[in-house]
Amino acid sequence: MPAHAPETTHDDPLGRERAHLTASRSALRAMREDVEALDIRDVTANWVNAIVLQAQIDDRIKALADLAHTPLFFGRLNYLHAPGAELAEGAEGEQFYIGRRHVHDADGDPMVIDWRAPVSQPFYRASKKDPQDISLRRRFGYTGGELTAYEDEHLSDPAEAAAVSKLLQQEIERPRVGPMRDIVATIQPEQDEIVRSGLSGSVCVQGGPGTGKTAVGLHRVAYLLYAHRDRLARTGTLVIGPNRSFLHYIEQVLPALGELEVKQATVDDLVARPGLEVRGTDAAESAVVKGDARMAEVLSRAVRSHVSRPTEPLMVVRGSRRWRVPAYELEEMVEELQKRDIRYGAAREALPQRIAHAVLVRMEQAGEAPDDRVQDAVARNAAVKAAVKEIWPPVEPAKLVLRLLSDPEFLALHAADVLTEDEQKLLLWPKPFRSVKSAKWSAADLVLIDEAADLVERTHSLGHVVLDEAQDLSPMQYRAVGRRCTTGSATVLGDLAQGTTPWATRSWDEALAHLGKPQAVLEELTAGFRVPREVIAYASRLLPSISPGLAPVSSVRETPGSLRVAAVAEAAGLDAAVVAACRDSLAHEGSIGLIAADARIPVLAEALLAAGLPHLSPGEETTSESRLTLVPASLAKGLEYDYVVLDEPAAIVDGEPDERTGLRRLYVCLTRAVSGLTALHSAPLPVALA
Ligand SMILES: Nc1ncnc2c1ncn2[C@@H]1O[C@H](COP(=O)(O)OP(=O)(O)OP(=O)(O)O)[C@@H](O)[C@H]1O
Repeated sequence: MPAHAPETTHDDPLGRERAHLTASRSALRAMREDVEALDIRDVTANWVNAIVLQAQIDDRIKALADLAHTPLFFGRLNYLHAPGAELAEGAEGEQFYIGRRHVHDADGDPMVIDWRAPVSQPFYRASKKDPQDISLRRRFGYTGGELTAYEDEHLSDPAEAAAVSKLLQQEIERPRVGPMRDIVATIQPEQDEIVRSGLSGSVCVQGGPGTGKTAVGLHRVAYLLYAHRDRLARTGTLVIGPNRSFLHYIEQVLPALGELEVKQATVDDLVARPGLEVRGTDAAESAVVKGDARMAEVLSRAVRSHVSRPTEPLMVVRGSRRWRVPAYELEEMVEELQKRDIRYGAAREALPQRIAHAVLVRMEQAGEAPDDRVQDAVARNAAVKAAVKEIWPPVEPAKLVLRLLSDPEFLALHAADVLTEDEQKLLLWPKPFRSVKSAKWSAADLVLIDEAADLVERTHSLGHVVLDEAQDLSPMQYRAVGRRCTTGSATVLGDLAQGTTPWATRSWDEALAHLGKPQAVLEELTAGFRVPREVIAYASRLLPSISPGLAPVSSVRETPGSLRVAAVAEAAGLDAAVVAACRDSLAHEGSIGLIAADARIPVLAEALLAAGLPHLSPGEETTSESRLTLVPASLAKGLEYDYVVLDEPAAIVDGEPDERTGLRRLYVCLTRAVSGLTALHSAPLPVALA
């Protein structure tokens, strides 16, 4: 694949491509000016409409912005025939520029095609083996917004050998500062299959560190929004990530792809309830029981237990007449409602109407002619209300969970053959709290409350949910996410080897069952983009003990000298050695992450300060002036840095409750570097790494 250097004459290919870039930019400017010139005074009769319309116009203007450092197009396809006209006689080949958004000229002819359009697909999928009617695929290289190079593949020319793209390698190694970037220009075929898979099906992606799971999930949202804009605008999309700093890191990717409406949240955000703060923590064993799927059964039984069997007849007085509904008839209504697959709250709302209907039947039998208004009035009658409150009382989800966690008898009643006695003990608070307000709720408790709330009232479901770093969710958390996409689909992304919670996912089949998407297609990504070969090979030595059976990632990049593991003779010298390694790394361009056991963070922060090296925390944006982030091991997941300095691996392992979790945490930390990893230790390394 020949890479072409810039040339100066105007009629050379690069010159022509630059001319097309200039023309496309002016076309984009014209499109923006057209929108800016829209006068909505005549079309909006009222001010509410005017505000809505103006907001839409402002969004459109924003979406049409020409960002100086984001190339307007990054590829070109030459079709052998006009797309769709392969069989038409005399059909001529056509040429398309592929970019982040659609740009057309004054006549409406396309100058740049959106990467998500069907015509663009061969840019990502075509190969020598399957050229997909493409004669030429051209990739463009940019330097600081300038088109400076291109790379050609003649896919239909059997003489030309297939090769790995240099531009892809350069793109990955381009120094990082600021938030995560998009990968539209270089999405790989196996990634594209996931990005473009249909909206109706759910997908689960297992992939080792740096295989592009997060990138693929985000691009999939952008693709789905393009392909199903109207439907998803109505139903909504959501990206779920492990914590705030991670969400902050990825938050610019979708806006850069022109998608401004996608919401982001952590699982804790999803189950948050107004007035209930998380102020408590659980011991690991308790959290495991609280996160166990069997809790759903306990909660369901506890909610249903509120319904009581009617034993008294009901007397409704209207005017001078009294109407009697016998107990057995009330009982039949209750039984019928219990059999139906509706929420506790919906059944509770239906009961007064059933009772009123029974009264109406009696009125008719007595020769009256009551209408619907009479039925409504009877349903609201005080005696009916009182009976319903008795038979089918309202259930307040937080109060119910409060009672389960405080009252051993109430818990035993509903958990008897579901949880063991020991498990029940683990659930109970050592000292019960008096009220919902004073209780020290833990994150796992709020998930239980969320489950109870869904038993009472159906949770609103979205059109599509992307769940990243899924391997750390408990079964009850999967259920909480699943509730939010019952009528939509999900993209589940994760790596079993990176699970660091006590309830970490053991198998994707199990997880998908909890999510309520057992039919999801399981895909695997094995090509690694982030971590250089030498570094991933070193980290993969941990795989047999942390996730036997998982294949190591095969890195697409060979970067000689990217790994340095060094022992520091004296423990007292470790901090100084780490600071020196940070200073060395800062000599390179790009971002630096110093990753250390959480307990080591205060000491290292001080050492950096004393050495005059200012640093950021995860979640704070790196800039070209401040490029060093001090990262506690517990927050490293999902993040990446051009250069990583790893402090005392043994301390990272020891920071976790058991060895396997410790080694998994270390595996995460060892796989954050794009260009170089320096690991420094004074304590012995874990056996597999020694
Ligand atoms: N096709 C690609 N072209 C260019 N860069 C890519 C491509 N795929 C992935 N990358 C880059 O590789 C890095 C890792 O990607 P990403 O964070 O999505 O991986 P991940 O599988 O989610 O990793 P982890 O398991 O560590 O969270 C990112 O910098 C991403 O931009």
